[in-house]
Amino acid sequence: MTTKPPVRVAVTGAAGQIGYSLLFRIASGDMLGKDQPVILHLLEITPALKALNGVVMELRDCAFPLLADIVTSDDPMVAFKDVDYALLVGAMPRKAGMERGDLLGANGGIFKPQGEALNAVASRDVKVLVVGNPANTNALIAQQNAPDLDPKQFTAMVRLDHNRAISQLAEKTGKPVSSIQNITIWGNHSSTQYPDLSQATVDGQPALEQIDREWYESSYISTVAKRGAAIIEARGSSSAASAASAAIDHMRDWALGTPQGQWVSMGIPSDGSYGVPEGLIYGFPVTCSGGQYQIVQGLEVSDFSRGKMDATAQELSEERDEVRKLGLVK
Ligand SMILES: NC(=O)c1ccc[n+]([C@@H]2O[C@H](COP(=O)([O-])OP(=O)(O)OC[C@H]3O[C@@H](n4cnc5c(N)ncnc54)[C@H](O)[C@@H]3O)[C@@H](O)[C@H]2O)c1
Ligand SMILES: O=C(O)C[C@H](O)C(=O)O
Repeated sequence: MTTKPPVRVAVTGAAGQIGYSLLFRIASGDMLGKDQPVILHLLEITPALKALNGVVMELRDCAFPLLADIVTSDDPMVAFKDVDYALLVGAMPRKAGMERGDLLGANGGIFKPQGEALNAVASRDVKVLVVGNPANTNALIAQQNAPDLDPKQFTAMVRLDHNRAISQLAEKTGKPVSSIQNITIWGNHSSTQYPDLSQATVDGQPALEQIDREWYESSYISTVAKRGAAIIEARGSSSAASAASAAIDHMRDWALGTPQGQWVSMGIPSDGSYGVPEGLIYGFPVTCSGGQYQIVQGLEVSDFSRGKMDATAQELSEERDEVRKLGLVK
């Protein structure tokens, strides 16, 4: 028997593909712990409410002991009322041949009203994760439209890239994923992202001493950065279960903390660390404790890394300029 009071977790796009993998894991305690009851707040557009009702029926049929209640709505002012966590997933996914930036106009309009609604009715401590693409700039839009919340409460998901980076390195070295630590995804959740192995270790030894530099520079980085497109090509639709799993990882680590001596990658507002323009929502290496994240400081940045980190920052600056022109951010 659990005695903790329930927390409220909003998920948007709850009847979509990612939602279908995500909700059951949140309700079973994978995200916030096996002793933490949750009330799910599910937001969908009006035409999807019938399908959402089917998902709710299935959630109830699981008889999850931790699932205290479910709220559904097509109104963000209802769905976000008093929520402690908000996973903003609902958006149009890209199709084969598109870059995530192509979705800026289509999806940007979703995140302004959602930011405003979070500002108006969510818990003052709400932790927000944006999954819907282009995730970093959508997070910026939501954040900029929620002036009464701390900007640090808005984050974007680069954890799927982080997990992909671990898995690709594990495969190459023939070592288990659990032997790999301290990979960083710098920058945008896009093909300009920089999966950085310069600090990574495999079995406690430097990763770059265990692989060929040529493979790292010419194959590994682009395989990780273009994995989303490869999945769309293979599956005919964008990644869903792995995206949901990464969202669980991101929120769990933020809420409950990262393991001692290890870091993860989160898209967070830049404070100017590592020369990244302030305010951009940019992937950084972070540790989390007590429900807060901190950027890992003092890492050495080579010229190779500098070039890649600047290129992805440049893309994010251009995305910010574009959504400024659309009146979505200041
Ligand atoms: N950051 C990442 O690593 C990552 C990974 C995978 C997918 N994604 C992105 O996540 C998003 C969702 O992907 P999916 O495969 O679940 O898509 P999907 O089309 O299956 O589901 C999206 C759902 O969002 C709903 N929706 C649309 N507008 C909404 C709004 N204003 N409010 C609430 N709900 C709304 C739709 O009705 C739909 O049910 C896409 O933008 C996709 O590109 C991001
Ligand atoms: O690539 C996409 O458009 C979907 C998602 O962002 C992914 O990385 O799988």
